[in-house]
Amino acid sequence: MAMCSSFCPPQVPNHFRGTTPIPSFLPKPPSFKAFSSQTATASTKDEFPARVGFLGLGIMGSPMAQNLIKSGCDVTVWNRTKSKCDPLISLGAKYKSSPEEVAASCDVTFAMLADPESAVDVACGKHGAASGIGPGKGYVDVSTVDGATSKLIGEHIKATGALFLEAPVSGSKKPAEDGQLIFLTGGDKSLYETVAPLLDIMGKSRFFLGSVGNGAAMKLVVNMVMGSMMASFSEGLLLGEKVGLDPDVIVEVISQGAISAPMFSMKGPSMVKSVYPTAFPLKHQQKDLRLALGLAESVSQPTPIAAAANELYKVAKSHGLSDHDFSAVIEALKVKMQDPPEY
Ligand SMILES: NC(=O)C1=CN([C@@H]2O[C@H](COP(=O)(O)OP(=O)(O)OC[C@H]3O[C@@H](n4cnc5c(N)ncnc54)[C@H](OP(=O)(O)O)[C@@H]3O)[C@@H](O)[C@H]2O)C=CC1
Ligand SMILES: O=CCCC(=O)O
Repeated sequence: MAMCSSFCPPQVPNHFRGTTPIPSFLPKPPSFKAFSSQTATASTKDEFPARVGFLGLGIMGSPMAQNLIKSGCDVTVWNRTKSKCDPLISLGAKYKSSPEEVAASCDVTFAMLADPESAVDVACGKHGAASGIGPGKGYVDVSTVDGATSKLIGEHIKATGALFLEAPVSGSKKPAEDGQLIFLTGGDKSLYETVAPLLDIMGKSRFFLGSVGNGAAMKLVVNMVMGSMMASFSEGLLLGEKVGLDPDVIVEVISQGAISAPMFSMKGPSMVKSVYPTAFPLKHQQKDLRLALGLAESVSQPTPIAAAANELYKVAKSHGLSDHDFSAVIEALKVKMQDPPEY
């Protein structure tokens, strides 16, 4: 893989968390090396891939690619809707008209797509990345997908002789803008090491979790908890309001106690105003709950709370809230029955 000898980012934080114990609820295949005590080594300018591709410039992909460009990387972009490439081209990015061409012209290609279907299509479909990639190159899928999808993409990429890493992220629009994402990776360790300096531009920490599928599983566990938390928070706000409590005070009380979470403090005040500026689209949260429930099903793990939360997000989607922030799930609890059935 070609490396750039003329590029060095202003700061390369090193936040690899190496000491956390392996969660007992995750399966541990033989190659599983989650949270190994190995600490990522500081990056040097000689370690940077020379040409970086970025496929998928939505809420997350755009700021991630932007941070790479602003750090001096030679970035080539592609997006299904071409107009979303324009701001990045203005910042200095190159443009190619297909994932195939991006992968063919870059050393490492990142992909940040909506869901399993689009991730597979962009990687393995006609003029997909797998058609242009090959030995000496790498493909890093940072989309949130299930393990089976990740493995399928990985197989297609590796069949060409290229390396594959899944690297879904924790953190939303603002952390993406601020380069504060958390990467949850699995796959080729050598590719992980090669792209570590790039992950450090876009994120504040990174975990190498072993084989492909473990990164996806970690991401789905985290987002399953998040979706349930938001649904429960919504119920609490509405219950409190209905019995006469000031919802702003509820948010404040929660933010000071044991169940405080940045998510409640950040989203609570706008939820009280019934405003849902989109950072994490509700349709993606429901997708993640659906995928997490599939994961749970595959190992016969009961997840009744997540299953109930998933139903609430489905109701919210049916009310046209798919593209609102996932905090709009509270609206699903406000819906009044027009004509209650008579029993
Ligand atoms: N937003 C967030 O807070 C976070 C999101 N994620 C995950 O990251 C991924 C992207 O999320 P986000 O950026 O918010 O989503 P967006 O909906 O903003 O962007 C989705 C991207 O996927 C592309 N896309 C969708 N369908 C297709 C298709 N069939 N073929 C090609 N491209 C397609 C879109 O292209 P186009 O512009 O043409 O529509 C766009 O580039 C998702 O998997 C999400 O779950 C992870 C962490 C946080
Ligand atoms: O997948 C979305 C995650 C959003 C977040 O971590 O805040």
